[in-house]
Amino acid sequence: MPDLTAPPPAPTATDADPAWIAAHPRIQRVPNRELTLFIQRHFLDAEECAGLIARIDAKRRPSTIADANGDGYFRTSETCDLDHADPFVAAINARLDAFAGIAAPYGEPIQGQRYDVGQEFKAHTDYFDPKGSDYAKYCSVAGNRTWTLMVYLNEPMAGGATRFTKIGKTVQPETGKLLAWNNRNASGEPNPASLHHGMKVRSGVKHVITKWYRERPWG
Ligand SMILES: O=C(O)CCC(=O)C(=O)O
Ligand SMILES: [Fe+2]
Repeated sequence: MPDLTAPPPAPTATDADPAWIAAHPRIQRVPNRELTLFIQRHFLDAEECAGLIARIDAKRRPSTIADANGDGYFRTSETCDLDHADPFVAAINARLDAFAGIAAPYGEPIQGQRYDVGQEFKAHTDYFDPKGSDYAKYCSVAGNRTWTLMVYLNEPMAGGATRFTKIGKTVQPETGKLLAWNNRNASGEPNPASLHHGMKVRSGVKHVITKWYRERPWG
């Protein structure tokens, strides 16, 4: 008899297969030729989201960006590096890896992001600009970012949507909703159509987790 309670085997692939993700139960694929973007509602339950929010609020620091562009208001949120020695965080990390189908060493540690009223992350890409001055600093070991997984942990009363500006798609925060997109195009180059804006929270507070995968092992 197979042990139906055993966790699924950890993935071993180095990259995600969109066709395989598209076959996940309850998955939605945003129809667009420029960007591979998936949405899965209720990826995390309310209790899991609350556990992550408490950890983010306990350890937050001002968010940073690569390739400083002179705009001191480009990313005004706060960030938390979640502690993967915490079994609760490790279990959620394993679920993200299982969703993506990517082996754990290719993933950066999960970050939390917190946006208060008026805070945002202006339109940006998650990949690092290969021509940017910070490229070697962030990418010489693990290479560039490949996939982004992001989960909304709550719903601000107003604002805080994620707008994919090039493809004209806006996603509303919803507790437990996961977004997953490929930051590269079909030929494996950085994809400018992945440009997205974490829009200003107008009322309430917004928390998300972000999980980025790399071309080569992170650690
Ligand atoms: O908060 C959002 O909606 C987007 C967050 C984001 O794009 C990021 O952290 O890279
Ligand atoms: Fe982003």
